[in-house]
Amino acid sequence: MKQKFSVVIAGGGSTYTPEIILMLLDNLDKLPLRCIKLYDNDEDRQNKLAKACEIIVKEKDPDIEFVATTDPQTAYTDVDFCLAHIRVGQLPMREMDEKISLKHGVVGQETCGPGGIAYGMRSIAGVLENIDYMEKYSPNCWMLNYSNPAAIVAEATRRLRPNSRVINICDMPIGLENSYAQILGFKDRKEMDIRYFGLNHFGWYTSIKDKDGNELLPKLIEHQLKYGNCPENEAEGNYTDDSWMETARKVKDLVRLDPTTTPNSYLQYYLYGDDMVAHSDPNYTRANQVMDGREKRVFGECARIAEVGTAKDTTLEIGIHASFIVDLATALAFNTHERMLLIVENNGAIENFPDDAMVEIPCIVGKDSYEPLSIGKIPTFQKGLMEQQVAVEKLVVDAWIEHSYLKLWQALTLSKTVPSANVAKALLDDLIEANKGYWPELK
Ligand SMILES: NC(=O)c1ccc[n+]([C@@H]2O[C@H](COP(=O)([O-])OP(=O)(O)OC[C@H]3O[C@@H](n4cnc5c(N)ncnc54)[C@H](O)[C@@H]3O)[C@@H](O)[C@H]2O)c1
Ligand SMILES: O=P(O)(O)OC[C@H]1O[C@H](O[C@H]2[C@H](O)[C@@H](O)[C@@H](O)O[C@@H]2CO)[C@H](O)[C@@H](O)[C@@H]1O
Ligand SMILES: [Mn+2]
Repeated sequence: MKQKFSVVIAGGGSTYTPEIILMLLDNLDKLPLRCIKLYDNDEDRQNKLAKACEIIVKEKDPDIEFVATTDPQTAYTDVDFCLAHIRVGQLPMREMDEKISLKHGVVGQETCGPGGIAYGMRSIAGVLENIDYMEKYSPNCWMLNYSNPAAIVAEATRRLRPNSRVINICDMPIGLENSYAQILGFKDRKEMDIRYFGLNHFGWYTSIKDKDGNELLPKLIEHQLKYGNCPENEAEGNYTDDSWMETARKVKDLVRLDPTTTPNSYLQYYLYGDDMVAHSDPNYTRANQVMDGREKRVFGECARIAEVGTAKDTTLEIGIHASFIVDLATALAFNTHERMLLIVENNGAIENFPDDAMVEIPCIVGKDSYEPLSIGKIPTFQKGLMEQQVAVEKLVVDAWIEHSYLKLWQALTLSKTVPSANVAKALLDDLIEANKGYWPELK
């Protein structure tokens, strides 16, 4: 009889919670469950979807215990996996991050540039708090952390919780590989063997092979030079909305910069910041789109399920990043040796890059452990970009630990998205004002 596991979803009020639960319930054969808990520090927000989630769970398997709580002890006692996707400050603070950046003529983005720096300064305390609860009440639990900005959170957990059972992950590569699979004519992204290196939201694919070992990267790049990550017929694209379709189109300009690799689409915010600002509406940013889109859709459907008392006709769908979580938890539980992109300490995997950098590279995941693959030397172009960006991420963690205005000013000044120390200082002073109560007081 396979062991049954208990999972807690930290950030239970997240718009992704229902789709993660649907994915977990769709994979009980791979990862049998005895308990699913939701934990959030905002009861009202979690209650917008808790009842619907309970109905979904009970209709699938009434033997699975369901708990929704704001009490850390209840949440974290007797759990094997914590799936963490918290957003400190919630979407209104994401909106502030994006709009303050654009006010200063700089890329306004959730995890990139000044928005990512501000978000990182908010997220560190929230993630550490959940790690500490986890270790207090379930010391053998693994935290599979999605909470963003994953790069800064990963650097903070490396420095401040070096021995914790935390793995930082990102679903962007999953989304990219789903697009590549469609372009290359595969049914599933797992029909491809990939090689990739970078930082989170800042990486490049260097090889995409089929199971016979044929290299397909040149064929993919030839397509991308014309259509980006969109299929030739854009209507067949698997993008959640226009904003993502726009992001996919822009890859066309990214691959021109180095047609020997294909980049994570997030690189557009760093390499084409001027185009990003020119195509942004400073009064209606991605945060507004998500509040008017995903948040309304998910919460509305959850309210409907709670009202009718059944989820049998639900429009809620399994999310792509949920599949990643199941693969990772299953690998850690059952030693499947799954090969996955994780955000891990470099330690020589990228030969010509600092050992103490948190890099996103392929790892083999087994029972209670993972092993990074060797990447070797990376080219000057990518190395130079990554060294600048990783220094920004390290300075943000320095600033958080030391409560240092200067270090955060240096981080903003060093970001490829910010044109000068003058703009960086004006951004910093606005962000300090907006983040009162979320950031440590800087001196
Ligand atoms: N790693 C990835 O690739 C990836 C993919 C998608 C989403 N995300 C991240 O997942 C998170 C959730 O996204 P969302 O749009 O659903 O956010 P959301 O605002 O809808 O939900 C986040 C929830 O976290 C809760 N929260 C905040 N601080 C908390 C704390 N200290 N303890 C417990 N709960 C806390 C909030 O109250 C809220 O209910 C975000 O950080 C987002 O950036 C990451
Ligand atoms: O702007 P959002 O909130 O819709 O998305 C921000 C997140 O974008 C990435 O996750 C994407 C995923 O990669 C994409 O394929 C699609 O499935 O949507 C996901 C979430 O919306 C990114 O990896 C995350 O870190 C961002 O938070
Ligand atoms: Mn991500």
